[in-house]
Amino acid sequence: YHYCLLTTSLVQSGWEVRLSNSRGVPYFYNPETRESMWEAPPGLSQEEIANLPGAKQYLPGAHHGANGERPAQVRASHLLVKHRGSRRPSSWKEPNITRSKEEAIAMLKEYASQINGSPEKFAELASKYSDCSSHSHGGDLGFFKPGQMQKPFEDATYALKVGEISDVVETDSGVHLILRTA
Ligand SMILES: Cn1nc(-c2ccccc2)cc1C(=O)N[C@H](Cc1nc2ccccc2[nH]1)C(=O)O
Repeated sequence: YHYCLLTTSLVQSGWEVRLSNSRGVPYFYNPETRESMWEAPPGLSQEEIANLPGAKQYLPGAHHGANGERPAQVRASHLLVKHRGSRRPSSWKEPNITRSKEEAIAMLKEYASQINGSPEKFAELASKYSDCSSHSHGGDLGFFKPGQMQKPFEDATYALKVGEISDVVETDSGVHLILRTA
């Protein structure tokens, strides 16, 4: 009976948890009503919130280890496309980068569809197209700890399972695809 109540309220609520690309933090979105909010919608119990689609992947505590903290270190590769608003609009590939952020995002989405979830393809395209000097290592950044990378990049990496590739993630450096490798 209770299970039935829980499922009906979830069905009625229609809420889901997503990751804000620009801020690298979770938010609540209801595709039926098109409402979105940074905090959990009122009226949902903690248990209902924890069972929303996307909650396990994106809500804090979801990716914290048993002791409630983030794993000491993670490893990731990335494909960075810089734009004219990037902190350093220059790279090995292009000394003076003038493309718009929108154009950079469109390029990244095209790469994402070519990569289509393949780690091998990710490394190949990162080597060719990433505006980060890590391109020479297939985009591999090595291991890093909390506090070492720009926050949206760190949060997006920790929200990924090992082997998963992110959506478009924005930092001051530009726009990224991230593959978590450890
Ligand atoms: C953080 N990092 N590691 C490398 C690296 C790692 C392994 C081998 C060679 C270079 C390059 C960088 C770096 O900051 N590169 C910047 C671009 C950039 N900005 C980033 C922000 C977050 C994560 C990675 C990022 N890479 C640049 O080349 O302009």
